[in-house]
Amino acid sequence: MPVHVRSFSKINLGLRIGPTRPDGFHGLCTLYQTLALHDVVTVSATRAAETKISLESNHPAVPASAKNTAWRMVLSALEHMKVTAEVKIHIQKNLPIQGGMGAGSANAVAALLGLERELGEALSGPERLTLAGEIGSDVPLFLLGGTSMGLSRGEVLVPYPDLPPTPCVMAVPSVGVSTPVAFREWDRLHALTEATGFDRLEELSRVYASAFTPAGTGSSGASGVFADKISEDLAGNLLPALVRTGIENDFQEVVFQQHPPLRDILHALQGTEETPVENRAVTAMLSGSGSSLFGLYRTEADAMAAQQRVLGQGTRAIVTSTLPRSLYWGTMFEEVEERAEKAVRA
Ligand SMILES: C[C@](O)(CO)[C@H](O)COP(=O)(O)OP(=O)(O)OC[C@H]1O[C@@H](n2ccc(N)nc2=O)[C@H](O)[C@@H]1O
Ligand SMILES: Nc1ncnc2c1ncn2[C@@H]1O[C@H](COP(=O)(O)OP(=O)(O)OP(=O)(O)O)[C@@H](O)[C@H]1O
Repeated sequence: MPVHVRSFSKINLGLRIGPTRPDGFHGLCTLYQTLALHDVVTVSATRAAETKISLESNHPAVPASAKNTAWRMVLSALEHMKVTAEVKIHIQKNLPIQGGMGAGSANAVAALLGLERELGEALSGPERLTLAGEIGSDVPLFLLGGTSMGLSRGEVLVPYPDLPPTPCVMAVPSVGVSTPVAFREWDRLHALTEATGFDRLEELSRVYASAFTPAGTGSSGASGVFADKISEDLAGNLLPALVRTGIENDFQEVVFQQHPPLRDILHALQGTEETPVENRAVTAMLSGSGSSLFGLYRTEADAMAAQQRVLGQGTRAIVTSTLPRSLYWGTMFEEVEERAEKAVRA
């Protein structure tokens, strides 16, 4: 029976790029946040004398070959499980390609989890994370979900307390941005100007950590009630606390230079002069290396108003929500009954 897996997306609540490492990757520090917006990856697998993988998608730009992240992940997982199987993967692509939402990376994790369910075999947690990091720097975050800090080249993760589900608008411009090209452009701009050292990354990691520390708790209480109160207060105040830290995405500098209209989209997400201050975005910025941009809002009504502003500029805009870790795992598998219900309704 094929397994249907929701392949969620991510945004970056800030990102700093560090120096190029000997392996050619850049050190970075970022805060990943998963979103409810998703592709659907369907996997069917049966044990066979030799491994045979096939892949289809509704989107012509999704590679139907061993170049696909989902294909690569399945092949690598089978080798580690020491299992040979015939595997069919279908990717229903709803998310943008080269959008900076980690869509291809998430497809790899969804395919792995679907494969494990189909075969009744599971890799260990650390094994999964190792394989994921080999597929791409953004892949491991989808084995955690929720809010997590990414270090090293993005694949080393520190899970963070969750933000409450927050209304989000994704603006999806028609241009795509190639991640390696954006990194190269960053290098070109900064080679002759300032030293982009590892200390900038360490500084940001401290800033992130401090946003998760409740203010005014000099005298710590050992009681559980006190701890619960702190986590409640934190959950409500986390996003404003993060925003107060002045988080930014380094990629904006290079990507806005290459694609100036993205600046106007950012302004539409933030809110214009006519937008009352309390209805403007809590924060808005480019996600990853773009080209998608996001805005986070206090209410769904504010998000819908922002969607209209972006649509008014002729850019695709989708209202969604941030997805805490519990919901990420709780809603990942689209159960068979749910699909049957949908089919009856259709
Ligand atoms: C920009 C982000 O989306 C932020 O979340 C990620 O850093 C990109 O992650 P990703 O798409 O999984 O990237 P990978 O597939 O690992 O790398 C693609 C290419 O981007 C460049 N790259 C990527 C990550 C990194 N920390 N430094 C880099 O220089 C390298 O040229 C690499 O060959
Ligand atoms: N499963 C996949 N879905 C979409 N593109 C894929 C997939 N596997 C490989 N690719 C290739 O990877 C490239 C970038 O894919 P993707 O859509 O994940 O970019 P992205 O959203 O910018 O990712 P990231 O946020 O990780 O930088 C595409 O140009 C495509 O050729």
